[in-house]
Order: sequence, then structure tokens, then C-alpha cells
Amino acid sequence: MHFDGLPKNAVIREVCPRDGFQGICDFIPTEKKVEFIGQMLSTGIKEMEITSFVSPKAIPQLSDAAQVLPAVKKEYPDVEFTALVPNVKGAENALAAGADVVNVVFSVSESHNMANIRRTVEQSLSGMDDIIALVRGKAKICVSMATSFMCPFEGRIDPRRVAELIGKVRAKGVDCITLAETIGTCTPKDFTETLQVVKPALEGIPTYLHIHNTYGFADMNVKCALDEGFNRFDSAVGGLGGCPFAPGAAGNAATEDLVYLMQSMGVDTGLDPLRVVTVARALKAYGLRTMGSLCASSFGKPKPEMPVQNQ
Ligand SMILES: CC(C)(COP(=O)([O-])OP(=O)([O-])OC[C@H]1O[C@@H](n2cnc3c(N)ncnc32)[C@H](O)[C@@H]1OP(=O)([O-])[O-])[C@@H](O)C(=O)NCCC(=O)NCCSC(=O)C[C@@](C)(O)CC(=O)[O-]
Repeated sequence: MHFDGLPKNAVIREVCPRDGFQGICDFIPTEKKVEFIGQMLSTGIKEMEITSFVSPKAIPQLSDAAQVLPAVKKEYPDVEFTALVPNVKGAENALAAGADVVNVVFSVSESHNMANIRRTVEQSLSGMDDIIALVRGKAKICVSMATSFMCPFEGRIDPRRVAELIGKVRAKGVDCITLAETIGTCTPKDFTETLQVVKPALEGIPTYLHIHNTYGFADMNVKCALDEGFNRFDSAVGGLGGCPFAPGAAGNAATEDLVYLMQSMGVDTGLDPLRVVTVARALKAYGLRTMGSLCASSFGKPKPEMPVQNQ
């Protein structure tokens, strides 16, 4: 049965190899990562954020990005592989490794942008021009806007600021945008409010929603997004994930939950739900230890304290 008013199809971009693995304590050997990624791709996934090209001091777990991406890409030529980058150096390395999409990350909130990539928002926006000039014609350019809903340091983000920054990013001529609910504490009411305010600014550009699940709101927020007509989502098998520079951020929306939820509402994802669950179980059985509170709620860890709310 298809729920009236919902999109008929949804795109799921699997982000476990990047967002999920970045918060794992013990280095996952490159061959093991490639094996897990192969299992994830066996679910029918057509888009994957496979790694990031960032400082290995900041994210040691993904220091083998230049080996992982080409090793997987040669086996799966039909999948679109995205690599997250914070700067020109990252973009150069992502292109050299064969990324199909270069995903430039910055945060809407100054404090998180500084904590995560050590730049002001203005510096990130101007740095984006050099990245775009480098990447144009060689790969798609996507921009991920972290803290589009909530910030671990500043609380609720004014949706009008998000809309203004979307306008500035779009003026640079990018191919897609991701709005991220970085810390997974946004209530469905506030989440919907932001989507309604920013929707006009997103008209005509493919937009992904990247939703963390700290308070267990991720699936509700996905339903709210579908109600508003959005149908592209990031999610991570096993619900792994969380930005190490966003205190309290727990896992992503779990791919297995999203696929099951959407199937129940008649929204086609093209993924095999049973296969996704099998992969999630295999990950769990491997015994990944997550840093601090970066575990997915589906892995049964306690939730962090409520963040400060700005009113
Ligand atoms: C941005 C920097 C580099 C600034 O860090 P910095 O220290 O200000 O940078 P720097 O330019 O002074 O360089 C410092 C060192 O890093 C190297 N370096 C510099 N750039 C690169 C690069 N691209 N790749 C590899 N190495 C690089 C550079 O060469 C130098 O090496 P050294 O001379 O010390 O040996 C650093 O802070 C960084 O890498 N941060 C990454 C942060 C990160 O990965 N965060 C997690 C991902 S974002 C996220 O999870 C949120 C998201 C996307 O999921 C959405 C959401 O949920 O909100």
C-alpha cells in the first residue's frame, strides 16, 4: 500500500563507510573495510559516501581513503561514489582516487565549523570556490551543510540562516546539497519547520537529508521529510556514525530501519531489506568499538544530555 501524498521512490545514499567508520576506535584493516563495503553494496545500494579525504590526524580511521576508494570502485562501476572533503587538498586526493562526487563539508554554525574544520563559515564559503574550480568537469560537486537544524554548541539554528547559506552555496553552481541534522536531537516539529522555511531555496536542486538519531527521532524526521516531498536520504547500516567534533552526536538513521519504514509505506528504495539486516548483523558481530557516545541508538548505548536550546 502506498501512503497518499508521499513520493513513490526514495534514494538512499549509504554513508556507513564514511560517517560510520570515522568514529570506530580500532583501525579497521583496509581489506576488511573493502569486504564490509562489498557486503553493503550487495543490498542494491547505488550511491555511497565511501570515505573522506581529511587530515589523518583528525580522522585516523579513514587514513586509507586513497586505497579503499579505487579498490571498491573497480569492482562496482555502476555505483556513484561520494568522498567528503574539507578543503582543496582533500578534493585533489578525492579526484586522484576516482571519486564520482566530491562532497564539500561546512557547518551553518560558526562554532561547529571551527571545531570541525577550523575555519569560519566565510572562510569555508570562499575556499569552496577553489574546490569547485578544481572539480568542475571531473566529478559532481555536492555541499554538505552540517548543523542545519541543531548545533552542539549553539542549540537550534535559525532556518532563515540556513536558507541564506543555501542561496550562497547555490550561487556557486553546485550539483547537490545535503542538509545535516548533526546531533540527532531535533524534534519533528522543529525539523519540519526548517524544511518548510528552506524549501523554496532548494527548488530544483537534488537535496539529501542526513539525519542523526541520538534521541530516536530520525525515522520520524524521515517521515516528516517525505511529507514535505523530500526523497533523498543518507543513512548508515547498523545506525553507525557521528561527527567526532560534535559532542553528543550519536549514530545515523539506520539503513535497515529506513528501508523497512519506506517499504511499509509503499516508498520504493530499490534495496533488499533482509539483505540490509544481514549486513547490519555482520557489522555488529565484528564487535566495532565506537568512540565515546558515537554509537547508534540501535546498538543500545545511553543517550547524551539534552543540549542547550536557544530561544
Ligand atoms: C580541515 C582540517 C584539515 C584543518 O586542519 P588544520 O590543522 O587547520 O589544517 P592545516 O591546513 O593547518 O593542515 C594540518 C595538517 O593536515 C594536513 N591536511 C590538511 N588537509 C588535509 C586533507 N584534506 N587530507 C589530508 N591531510 C590534510 C596538512 O597537510 C597538515 O599536515 P602536516 O603538515 O601537519 O603533516 C582538519 O581539521 C580536518 O581534516 N578536519 C576533518 C574533520 C572531519 O573529518 N570531521 C568529520 C566529518 S564531518 C561530519 O561528520 C559531519 C557530517 C558531514 O557527517 C554531517 C553531519 O552529520 O553534520
